Amino acid sequence: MSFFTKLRERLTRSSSKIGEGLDDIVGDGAPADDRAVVPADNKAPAPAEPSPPPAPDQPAPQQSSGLVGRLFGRGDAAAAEQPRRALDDEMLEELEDMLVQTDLGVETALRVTANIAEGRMGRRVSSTELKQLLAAEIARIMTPVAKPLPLYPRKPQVVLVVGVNGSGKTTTIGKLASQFKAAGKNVVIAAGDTFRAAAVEQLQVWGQRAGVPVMVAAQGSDPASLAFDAMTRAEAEGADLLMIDTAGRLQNRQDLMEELAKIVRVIRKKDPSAPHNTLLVLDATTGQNALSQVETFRKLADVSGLVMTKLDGTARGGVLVALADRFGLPIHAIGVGEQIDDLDAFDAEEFARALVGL
Ligand SMILES: Nc1nc2c(ncn2[C@@H]2O[C@H](COP(=O)(O)OP(=O)(O)OP(=O)(O)O)[C@@H](O)[C@H]2O)c(=O)[nH]1
Repeated sequence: MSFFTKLRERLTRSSSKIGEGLDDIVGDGAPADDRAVVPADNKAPAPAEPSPPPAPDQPAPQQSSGLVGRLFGRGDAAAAEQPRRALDDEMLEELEDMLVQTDLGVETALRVTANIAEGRMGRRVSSTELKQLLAAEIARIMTPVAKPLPLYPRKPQVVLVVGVNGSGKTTTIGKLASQFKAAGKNVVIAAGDTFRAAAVEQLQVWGQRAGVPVMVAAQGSDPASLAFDAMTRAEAEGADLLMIDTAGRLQNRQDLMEELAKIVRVIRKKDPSAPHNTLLVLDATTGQNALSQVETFRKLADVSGLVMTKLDGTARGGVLVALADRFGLPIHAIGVGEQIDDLDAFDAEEFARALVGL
């Protein structure tokens, strides 16, 4: 299954909220004669005139469904039959509200709505057209930030992974390590959240799955010292990548900041240009809270890119658009499940189409 197919299937909580929201906006405001009306007695309306039987050399109407139908314009015919509503201030306000409710955030919702309105006021649009316009706006915002994790010739390339506990750091490291390994890269993982035995065990399980060594230290020992040892080993083995997991205790920000700063100081003794990437892992289910997590972690560490996980389990996937619009940080990958291949590079157009339910 392609990642796009998976994304479309698993993003349904978000996409149905947005897609149905758009259907409602257009349907509710469309003039009555634009809607498919079912009479009060709940019987389907009788056709005004009986349809003529198809001519012998003409395909029967039902044969135009499916692929052939789509290829020969049934989609256009179906779109033409959809209710339409004229774009006016009231409709734009409804659109804006719906986008705010689907976690795009007020600023982004305003901007997106204004761009959709520009040059189109008074135009009668169908819900499919509105979805296409919205998808295009979302793709426009997100295309500049859709950047796979950059790979450098530097060995080892050090990737520091930060984020609150439970955001999906361990899983993301496991998935990335496994994918890099499959691509022929030599990877080492360091289990830097030394205080949480469960986190270390999880990482070891992922390491085994991926066939990648995981360096661990005694519980409660200094993560910076583990990072230094991991750096030494990665250099000695000529590893391409060293991925360092870190703690995510935001309860004591000062401690966490010092811990992260110390890890960075120590690995820079070995390579002044390290870490080459600092990935912030965000959980989509936290919705708007992801925005404040970016703000917080940018103060704690030099965040160079984002990974968003759990887009499969939430109707709040729109927050990724708000993140792209607000911070402009590269989005390297998105996660849509718990399996190794449920993480892939972020593609703006695919995401935009999946998010609006196209
Ligand atoms: N549905 C779904 N679950 C995910 C995804 N990514 C991670 N998870 C799950 O989220 C939970 C937390 O993920 P972890 O990778 O352990 O998160 P962490 O940030 O390392 O958290 P700690 O180990 O508590 O520090 C686990 O049960 C994962 O299986 C995803 O994309 N989709």
